[in-house]
Amino acid sequence: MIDRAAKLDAEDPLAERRDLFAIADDVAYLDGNSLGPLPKATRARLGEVVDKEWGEDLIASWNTADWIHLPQRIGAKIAPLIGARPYEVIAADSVSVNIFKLVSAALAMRPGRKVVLSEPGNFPTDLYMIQGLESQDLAEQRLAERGEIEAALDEDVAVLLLTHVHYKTGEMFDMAALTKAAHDAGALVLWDLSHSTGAVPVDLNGAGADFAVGCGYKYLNGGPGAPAFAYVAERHHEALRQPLSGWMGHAQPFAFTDDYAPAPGVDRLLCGTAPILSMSAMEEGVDLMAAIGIAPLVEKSRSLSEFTRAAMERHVPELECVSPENPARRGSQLSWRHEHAYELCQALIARKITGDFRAPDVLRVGFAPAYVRYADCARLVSELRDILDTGEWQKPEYAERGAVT
Ligand SMILES: Cc1ncc(COP(=O)(O)O)c(C=O)c1O
Ligand SMILES: Nc1c(O)cccc1C(=O)C[C@H](N)C(=O)O
Repeated sequence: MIDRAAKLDAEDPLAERRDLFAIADDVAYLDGNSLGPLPKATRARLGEVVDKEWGEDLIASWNTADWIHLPQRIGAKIAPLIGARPYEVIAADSVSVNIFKLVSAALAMRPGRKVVLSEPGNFPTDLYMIQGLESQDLAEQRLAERGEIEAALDEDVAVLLLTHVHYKTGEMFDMAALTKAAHDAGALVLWDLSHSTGAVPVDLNGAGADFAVGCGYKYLNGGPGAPAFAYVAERHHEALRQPLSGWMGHAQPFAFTDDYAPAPGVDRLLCGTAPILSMSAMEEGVDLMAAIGIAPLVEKSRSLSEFTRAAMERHVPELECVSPENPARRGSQLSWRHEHAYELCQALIARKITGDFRAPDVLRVGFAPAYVRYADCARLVSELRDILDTGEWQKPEYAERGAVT
């Protein structure tokens, strides 16, 4: 396994990209699906934005550094990674807030229908945002298990809200098929691409998707709490009305008029002033990924996860894999169930192998193809074997839980 990993690393066309990140050589970072690492270019960029653009040029930077168009510029760079046109994507707010805006907009486009359909076990914020709208009597949540979603699409459903790659299991929905099923039932579809963008093939235009949102701080390496992005298919641009009608989404923000008029296209999704420091950091992360392009990222992601799945099956068979076996049906991650998954995860972290734990009993690792090495994956498997064989996971400190797990 170790020799094979070394051979695959030697042949890896993306191998030298790891050097673009500030990750120590002895760290196997398998948690980029939760927080991407720091691109070295981000340090220099933030230095420039703080010292020159903000520190020296002050308010002029809205024009001279084009701060004002950062949300559109970043959106346009994300677009090719998700099969969208550049003017259909914008960076703004958080995934949660963008879900609120787009579910509200979609409900308004389907008068007489109130149901927002999703699945139980979806990422919590997606469901919580529906429940927030429900508490204002604006929506009605309906949950259907996978396999029963199509049957639950009736004439009351306004919006289908699904996460393309499941955060815990990595299971990936067939975007084109479910989008078609929703449209056949007269509903609109909002895809949460938080665990997809930059790691798996996504073709929003090809699938006929209506809306999408996604995270900036995972595979896009935008930094902790980086802005999210939102996609609106061009055919909906004219009709889209979202309730967070702040001045930055106005057609003429600097006309300072009393009445709201939405900006053209996705610009109307903006609400307040963009966080320029975070946006600047995000642009570096997105640039790095856009320079590689989605095809090599997807190819390496599948290869890394297949290498790891097979090695785990062989060397650590007592961990039950809960991710789909078919790489075309899962995201860029693998998860295993084990009674002591939390302690195993802590023991791995102590050995500088960072994955994460998802309650109640899942050990999860992500394969961010821009910097993960096959050697990191081989190390995960061999160290996990050792941690189990030696019983090291039973050390009392590995059972202690922080506020964030
Ligand atoms: C699928 C999914 N949706 C939404 C979020 C949350 O996004 P935000 O923190 O930007 O609201 C996450 C991760 O935090 C996620 O995994
Ligand atoms: N956004 C996070 C945070 O602020 C703290 C800890 C974790 C996160 C995450 O992103 C979790 C992640 N979405 C997940 O899939 O579990």
